[in-house]
Amino acid sequence: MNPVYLNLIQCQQALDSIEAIDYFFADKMFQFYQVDIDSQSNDLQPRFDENDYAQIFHLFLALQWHQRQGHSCLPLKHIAGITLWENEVEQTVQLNSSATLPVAAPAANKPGFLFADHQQLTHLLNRLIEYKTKISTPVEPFQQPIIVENLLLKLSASSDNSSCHVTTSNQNTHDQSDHDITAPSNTNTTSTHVYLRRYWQFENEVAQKIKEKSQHHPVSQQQIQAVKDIFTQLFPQTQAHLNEPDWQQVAVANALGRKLSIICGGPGTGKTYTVTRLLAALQASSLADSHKSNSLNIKMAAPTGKAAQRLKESICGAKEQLKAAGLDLQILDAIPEEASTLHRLLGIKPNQTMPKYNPLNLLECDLLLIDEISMIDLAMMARLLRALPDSTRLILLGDAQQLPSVETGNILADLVANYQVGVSPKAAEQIKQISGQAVVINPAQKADHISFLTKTHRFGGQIGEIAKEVITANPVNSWQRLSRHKMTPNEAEQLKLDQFSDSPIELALIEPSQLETFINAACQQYYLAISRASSLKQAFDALAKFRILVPNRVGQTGVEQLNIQIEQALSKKIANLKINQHYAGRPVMVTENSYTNGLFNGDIGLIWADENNKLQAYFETESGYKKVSLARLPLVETVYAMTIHKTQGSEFSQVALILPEQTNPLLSPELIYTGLTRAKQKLIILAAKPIWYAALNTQLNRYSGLAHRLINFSQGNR
Ligand SMILES: Nc1ncnc2c1ncn2[C@@H]1O[C@H](COP(=O)(O)OP(=O)(O)OP(=O)(O)O)[C@@H](O)[C@H]1O
Repeated sequence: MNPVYLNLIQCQQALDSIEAIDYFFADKMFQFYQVDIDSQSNDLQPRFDENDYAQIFHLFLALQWHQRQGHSCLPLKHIAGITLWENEVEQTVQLNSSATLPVAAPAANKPGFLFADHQQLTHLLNRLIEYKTKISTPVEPFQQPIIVENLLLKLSASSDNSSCHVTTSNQNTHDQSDHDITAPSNTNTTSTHVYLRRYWQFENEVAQKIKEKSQHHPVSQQQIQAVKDIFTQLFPQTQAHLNEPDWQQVAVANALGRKLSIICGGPGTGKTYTVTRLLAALQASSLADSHKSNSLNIKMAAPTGKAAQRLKESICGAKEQLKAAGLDLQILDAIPEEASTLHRLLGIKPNQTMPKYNPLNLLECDLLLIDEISMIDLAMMARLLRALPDSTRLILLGDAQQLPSVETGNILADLVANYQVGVSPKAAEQIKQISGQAVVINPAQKADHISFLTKTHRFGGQIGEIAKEVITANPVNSWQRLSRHKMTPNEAEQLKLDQFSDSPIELALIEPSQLETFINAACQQYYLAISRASSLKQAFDALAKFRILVPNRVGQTGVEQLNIQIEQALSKKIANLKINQHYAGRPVMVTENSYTNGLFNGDIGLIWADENNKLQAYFETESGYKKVSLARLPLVETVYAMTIHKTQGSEFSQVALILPEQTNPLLSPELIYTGLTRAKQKLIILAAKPIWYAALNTQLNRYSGLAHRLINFSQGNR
């Protein structure tokens, strides 16, 4: 029997934003532990009281609720002493005939729940776990679904994250007494994290494997010489400026002898350019290895089909450049031109818990390159690392400043969180020897396997600059930059998008009040061209040219409403267009996985008439267009406008980013950064200043213990 609520509805009436999954999870967990609570014997004092029941139930609720937001754990400090899930409805009070002011309602609409303080919560959880291990139906510690872990953070005087050292206490610590929870000292603090066992295990596995792979192995002089011999072909020009080394060259020279390399950078900073050169360098070094002298078996993958396709295209483009530079064809031919999705790489099938490739059936490759790492969730990362032989090199590419994966975890940001400026003396020597680049030495550097690329090679300047201002949460400068490109009401009314498209200007700011006019102009300028294309290829090209991106699904500027508005505008020009129904030129996004059709949630296709004038759905694949009959098509929705979350791994020539009229919890610098960096050439923003400021002043946090574990491991490593 639930100790607090009669049922889900009653729970939702008291707590805001609770979903059925949260309630039923908490209920199940409570049942698991309640057996013992009910049968508490008198010698196990103090007994749990009503208030304890309520705290425990809401703790379970909070754990699942945070998990649903993508956190891999729940640090108690984020709920201790805080009322969660409260919703006060604003009431308006008539002051006089011309003014109204919002005031808080006297009684909260949803009161939420007030959690006890940190010490009480920790104590309660540890008692609960202890009861379960000791009385009536005891379970072994490893059978406990919940893990309570204390992370002892030793912060340096600067309290800088990058220089904090963390020790992890034993799992399931029952006795908190020797930990100072409140940590009065400014150099020590303990943080209690609550995990579901599954995610705790994933974090530990990932940290352990990353630690093993990040060791440096000696490189022979022969191998170094082989890379030196081709270095000027790999990098005909140096990008070094004054005191800045050429970080692309540094990344390649530094990666030799490492089982793990992580190359991070914003869009267009040359990650693929660099990694193709790295693959060439590694092939040259392998061919020169006196023990093997054969080429490496390389595999490439990305989290989505679109990202895999882009990786493949970029690698092929970069190989062409190297061919033109005269690089040995034996080396070039050993760099693959195929990339698959991670699901395909690991052989993940629906309704099968174990992927085809797993610890008992390891992947066969010497080197695995994965792009768009920020999109990978914790569970997938753990599965991937489990399936990799110890000897396989792993190269990870991504932009650590993008939104984390939709699922649990914050993989890339955690993997690079402990990076410090400079390289270890040993790495500096290798870099200098191969590339001639001099890099700042930092004897404390524990993450030599990480390289950051910062110079943008793609954007003319404005999109790259505003992206930097957004991700460093600088609303003032970014808004000033936008304001300099504001379309005057007159221009906005006429919305000379064609002139904007042809001009060298990259940015435009449009008043949100012009939304309807903008939609009509966008239909005229971009979307009509899809239906009017003379071939399927032309229609796909028109589709890739422009996309409207928004943070939300619902609301006036949510994708659902905008897509209806766009189809309404198009229906004036396209005969037989019915809203939300199929017509030639309708762009659609798959919203469920269909393994039989090889289509996955997020795949984008076009409805188009075949040679018999029959409407079919088409999807771009690595080997041409895949045709799917409408009868077999899984659930789809129209996709002229899409959420920013769904665009990760995709790019468009031109992007219009439309922000909502009200602030909402989704808005953050990371979300806006991800949205605007999808634009390759032009970026139009429809936003009001207060919303822009509010979004950039919001901090996006993903709770996780992975970065802490990695510090702990790397300390042990040295
Ligand atoms: N050092 C360089 N010299 C000349 N051109 C470069 C250099 N670095 C990158 N480029 C060019 O800049 C463009 C962007 O590079 P690349 O595609 O490698 O970036 P990226 O970081 O992988 O981008 P994305 O995040 O979009 O995948 C490419 O056309 C590439 O050829």
